[in-house]
Amino acid sequence: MKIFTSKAELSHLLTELKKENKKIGLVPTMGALHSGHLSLIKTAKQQTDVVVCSIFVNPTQFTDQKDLEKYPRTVSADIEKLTEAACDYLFLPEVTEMYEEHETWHLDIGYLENMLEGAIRPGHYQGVTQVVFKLFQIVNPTKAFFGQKDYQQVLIIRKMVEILNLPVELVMCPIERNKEGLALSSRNVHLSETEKSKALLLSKSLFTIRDLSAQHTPEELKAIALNILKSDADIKLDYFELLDKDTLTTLNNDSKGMVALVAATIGKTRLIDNMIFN
Ligand SMILES: Nc1ncnc2c1ncn2[C@@H]1O[C@H](COP(=O)(O)OP(=O)(O)OP(=O)(O)O)[C@@H](O)[C@H]1O
Ligand SMILES: CC(C)(CO)[C@@H](O)C(=O)[O-]
Ligand code: BAL
Repeated sequence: MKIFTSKAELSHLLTELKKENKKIGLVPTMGALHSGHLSLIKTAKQQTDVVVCSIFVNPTQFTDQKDLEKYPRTVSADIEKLTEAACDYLFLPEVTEMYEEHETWHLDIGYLENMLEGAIRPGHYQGVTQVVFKLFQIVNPTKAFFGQKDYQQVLIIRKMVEILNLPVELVMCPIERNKEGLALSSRNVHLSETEKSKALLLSKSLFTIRDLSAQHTPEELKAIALNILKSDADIKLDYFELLDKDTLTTLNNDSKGMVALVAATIGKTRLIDNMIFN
């Protein structure tokens, strides 16, 4: 696997590959790679000719300085995992390679920006769209691969692609979980063993209502999930919502399916999870 720290050099190579009609797949990450990331690489390898993974802990999407400082960074192990997964290129830029000083960005993403994650982390999705737009400009991918774990992020990036008419196809990949059901996440390394077992209540709430979904109304399902989540006082719930899966608005007669989204802090670690019901 070849590693690039220069956007110009990577861009140049990829432009040449595009001239040869190669399909480029982009997997943007913030590193501390786990099997969830590697499943994105695997899908990208199946669907494109050349796979670029980016590792960049993007400062503009962090609203909490401490969260940014303690974000796990495991570059050497990440390089080994990507090599093993036969990823073709790694883009590993410094902050100064990605941002000019005092750079500004604003994209009107509408109501999706300030709800759920956006309400808890104001400005987060401006930072996410800013960096993903830059990555799209540098890599010019045919397809870009994102995890369902960050469901609101996928809808927002889809919206950006639509608004700016970007020539990229987005692929949403399923959530990888550990054998007990916990959604894999880089921040899981901050959980103690006790916290990890408490964190299982998030996925438990989702799996439980999935199994009961045929017999209950959405309101009843929400109450069942909240009961599970509130059964442990150490789970500080930010939200549990059942919404229209395409728009993240309130369920209505036109809804083609629903998505349950949950976010909570356990100890000092904030986790999110979700499940789609068709
Ligand atoms: N468990 C998972 N299954 C599938 N995709 C995942 C999973 N976890 C993360 N991803 C996806 O990998 C990409 C990079 O995510 P990121 O590097 O932020 O990792 P993360 O595990 O989500 O970390 P954190 O949630 O702690 O920020 C995103 O598209 C994200 O949705
Ligand atoms: C898409 C992304 C790599 C942008 O920094 C990040 O938000 C993430 O890891 O999900
Ligand atoms: N995977 C989402 C990136 C973040 O939490 O900032």
